[in-house]
Amino acid sequence: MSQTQTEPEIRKGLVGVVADTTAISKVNPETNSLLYRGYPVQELAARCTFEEVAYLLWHGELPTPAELAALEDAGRGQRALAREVRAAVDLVPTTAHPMDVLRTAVSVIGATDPAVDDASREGNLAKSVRLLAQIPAVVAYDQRRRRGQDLVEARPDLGYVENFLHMTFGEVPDPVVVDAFRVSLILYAEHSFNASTFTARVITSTLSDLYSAVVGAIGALKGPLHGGANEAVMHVFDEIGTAEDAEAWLDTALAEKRRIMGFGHRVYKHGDSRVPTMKAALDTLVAHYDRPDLAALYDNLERAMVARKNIQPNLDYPSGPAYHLMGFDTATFTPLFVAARNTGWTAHIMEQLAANSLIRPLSAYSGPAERHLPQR
Ligand SMILES: CC(=O)SCCNC(=O)CCNC(=O)[C@H](O)C(C)(C)COP(=O)(O)OP(=O)(O)OC[C@H]1O[C@@H](n2cnc3c(N)ncnc32)[C@H](O)[C@@H]1OP(=O)(O)O
Ligand SMILES: O=C([O-])CC(=O)C(=O)O
Repeated sequence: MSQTQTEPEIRKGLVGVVADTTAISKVNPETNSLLYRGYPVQELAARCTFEEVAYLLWHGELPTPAELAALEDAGRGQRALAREVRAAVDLVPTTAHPMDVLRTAVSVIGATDPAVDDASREGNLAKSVRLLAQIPAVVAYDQRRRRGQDLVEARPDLGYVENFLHMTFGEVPDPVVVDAFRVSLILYAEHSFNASTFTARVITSTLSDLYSAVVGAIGALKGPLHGGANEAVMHVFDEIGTAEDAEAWLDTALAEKRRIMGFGHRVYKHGDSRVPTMKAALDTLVAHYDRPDLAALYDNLERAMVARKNIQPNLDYPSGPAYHLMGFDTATFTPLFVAARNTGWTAHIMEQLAANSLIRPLSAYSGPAERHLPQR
């Protein structure tokens, strides 16, 4: 670069870059708060069903009783695993990660939708409801087949959360468990321009279809720096063993320059707004399953991490052990995140389309100066 040219400012990882506006959620690190369409997520988690929150994210307002009933009815009719989707899941070996299975299944759900290219708002709302209803069937069936268990048919008489758990475990668990699961889905539903949502928006900005954007978002969420961390937290707990070993384990891990999964956040630097609500849900599960040992390990690792690095836990830290106590396999945790975040992704896909501009940043070239092939 010549002396007269100014260096372009590069924000690696797009740190601090405001890429667009969104009316869907507001993450405020100063006040550790998170609003969905203006409502504090804690209030939604305390008082709403997951479907009400999905409706809020998609439409901007909470549903009237009639609107909610219409959404519930539309979803109930699509809860069974479609034949082609089941066949696609069965083709993927159980050695594959469940996120790879889910990514494949969503791709087939899209490929078998005759209206795949209907990008109208109504068309995309219908696809969003379809995914809302179908993803639990995929996640539940995949966990069951890995355990050598048969598929459990959907029950249209159950609520969304109860049916999800019924299809996974063959029964509806205690209301304490159902409620903790509902809370986790609401907390995971939406979080502005996180990496997977931004991926969905980039794909949408090319005028590709909604399913393609969700497939890409699943790929982004799989990584351990993003959604894959809830699963990684459980591996850390397994590696540590007991609460008494947490501090020594952490010192070794930090000395080895390891990233401690479930801690830290790109936006929140003083704690994640969702953690207290999810920790309260975890506490109810710890009491229900009588697992003070798990709570002690959780507390000791958090205390040591804050003391050593002053880095706070993120939502994946309480969610991992909560899903473990509910009985999910560790590899199923990130697909559960997908089931929730699908609502936020699809809301962003519709928002992006409503005021689209192709997302295409610039790069500063750092390769060799112009050169030419030798004469032959
Ligand atoms: C739902 C979600 O997706 S929430 C995120 C889930 N991801 C995780 O839990 C994975 C673990 N956490 C991390 O890797 C990071 O905190 C991230 C990727 C989430 C955010 O990272 P960034 O904002 O990019 O922070 P950055 O990577 O610049 O880290 C700043 C400093 O804190 C350290 N740090 C941040 N998080 C951690 C962590 N979990 N363990 C150890 N050190 C950490 C970094 O090593 C770095 O230290 P340095 O300045 O000495 O090099
Ligand atoms: O916002 C982020 O970068 C990651 C996160 O917490 C989320 O997606 O829920």
